[in-house]
Amino acid sequence: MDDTSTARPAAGAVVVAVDGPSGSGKSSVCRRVAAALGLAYLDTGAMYRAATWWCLERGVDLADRDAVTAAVRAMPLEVGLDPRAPTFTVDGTDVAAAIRTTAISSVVSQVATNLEARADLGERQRAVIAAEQGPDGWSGGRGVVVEGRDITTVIAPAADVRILLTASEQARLARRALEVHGSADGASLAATRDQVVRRDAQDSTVVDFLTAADGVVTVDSSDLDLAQTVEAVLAVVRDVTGR
Ligand SMILES: Nc1ncnc2c1ncn2[C@@H]1O[C@H](COP(=O)(O)OP(=O)(O)O)[C@@H](O)[C@H]1O
Ligand SMILES: Nc1ccn([C@H]2C[C@H](O)[C@@H](COP(=O)(O)OP(=O)(O)O)O2)c(=O)n1
Repeated sequence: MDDTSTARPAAGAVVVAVDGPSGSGKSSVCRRVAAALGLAYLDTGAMYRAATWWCLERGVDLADRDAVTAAVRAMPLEVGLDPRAPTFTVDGTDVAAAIRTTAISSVVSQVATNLEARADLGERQRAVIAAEQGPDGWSGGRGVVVEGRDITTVIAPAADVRILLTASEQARLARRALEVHGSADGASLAATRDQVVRRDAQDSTVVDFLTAADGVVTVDSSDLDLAQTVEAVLAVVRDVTGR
């Protein structure tokens, strides 16, 4: 028995799907939830970011939808699923830092609104989930927490746990401003608005991550700190799975 076994689900491989808008806390909360439960962790937004990085690296015009589709299909992406140290490598290059830059954030929606690119990345996401879940009735799978915009609705609608993580626009802007600019003063909030509000509006044209679909539990983190939000999500997992 290894030292994390007591934190793992008793049997079976749980799939936890989490969607929500930018700055609602998906990445920071899901990493902690996955680590607490001994599950793998997949940040699908990082896959869209990596695809965007790859297109730019290859000199692809993001407005050329066919060229973007072809580049995304050919992208040699490797994803590491350890929630304590997730990794994203494209063609041998560690892109973890490069995909978080404002240069990527400001154009990633052009890839995320390309339906063929979505289909390709969606297949890769389903393959990761299937591998982490294991076959029906098999209890050896590790299980996985997957977060993004369409996980509860399109990618894993049959997930054991489906959560919409929300927060008020004001809270999300303040969090992102603090993260990117180190302060939530007026200028920082204004500079962050494009990253959060405009991008969510653009992304919402292809997927709905602002309202909870049937069977999806909403967790509103507006008035919760990070630790409280992690606890609220763990409570939903416990309620739904008994784990
Ligand atoms: N409940 C919370 N309370 C306060 N800050 C939070 C909370 N959840 C996340 N944050 C912070 O807000 C920022 C954005 O969170 P992040 O996890 O990147 O959101 P998302 O993945 O939904 O875009 C991070 O700096 C994170 O530490
Ligand atoms: N399943 C997903 C995940 C992300 N996206 C899009 C939406 C965002 O503009 C980009 C990047 O997502 P990411 O979760 O990293 O964005 P934030 O950092 O939370 O603002 O990808 C998507 O369309 N579908």
